[in-house]
Amino acid sequence: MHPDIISFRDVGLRYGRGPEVLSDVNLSLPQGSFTFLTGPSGAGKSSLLKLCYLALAPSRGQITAFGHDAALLSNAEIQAVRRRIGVVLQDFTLIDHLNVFENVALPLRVVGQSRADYSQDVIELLQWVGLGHRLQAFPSTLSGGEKQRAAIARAVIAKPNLLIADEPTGNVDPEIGRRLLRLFAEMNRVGTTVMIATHDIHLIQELDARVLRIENGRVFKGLNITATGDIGI
Ligand SMILES: Nc1ncnc2c1ncn2[C@@H]1O[C@H](COP(=O)(O)OP(=O)(O)OP(=O)(O)O)[C@@H](O)[C@H]1O
Repeated sequence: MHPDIISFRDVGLRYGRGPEVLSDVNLSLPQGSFTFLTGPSGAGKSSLLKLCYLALAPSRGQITAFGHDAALLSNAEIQAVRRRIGVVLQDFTLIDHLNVFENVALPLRVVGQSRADYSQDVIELLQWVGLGHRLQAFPSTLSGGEKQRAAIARAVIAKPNLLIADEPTGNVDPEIGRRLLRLFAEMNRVGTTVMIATHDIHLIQELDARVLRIENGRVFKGLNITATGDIGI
């Protein structure tokens, strides 16, 4: 049996008194699945990922995370759910006074691992994402693409149950983009459920994964391939 890691039932989201940006969303992320989330700019991809991370609460409907109704969780329980999720959002959220190595090691430190236990893993992962030469650098000195890769390394280092990434290859060259995709695919192979928001059709076509697309606030399955063969996202 594959229980759902996250499921949405009739979810709607509005910001303040604005219009609903997501409406009647019903979806599930089965354990072990790999899902791409796509749709035009402003469609609501980041908003949907934030709902999955319980960083936003829906205006209506129900979100279930790891079997719990999110609306009924205490703050401490929400933190416990989030510790099972590796997340790469648009605003990177690296900690300014920690260097790259320390930022990436943080999820392991908070669960009590010692530096001797994790040091090699952190270094190898940073080498894999092309930051082997930037271990001691502080976030303020990194380029946008370097920050993004450090955030990705931090999101995956503790082998989370769920990985959520918002445009993870948006700032990197195609070769690094393919490497990152291989990293996500490998994590998925060993059990992590993955959800990636992207505009990048080439990325989506590299893997035989589920695709969800957001259009006009609603979530549909699959890419919208028109009769002419164009991909209408
Ligand atoms: N904090 C906020 N307050 C008010 N409106 C917001 C907020 N965040 C997002 N929105 C609005 O919600 C809608 C969806 O935005 P969202 O960032 O989720 O889209 P997106 O598909 O991720 O876009 P992009 O591909 O450009 O990153 C947009 O109309 C946006 O203006």
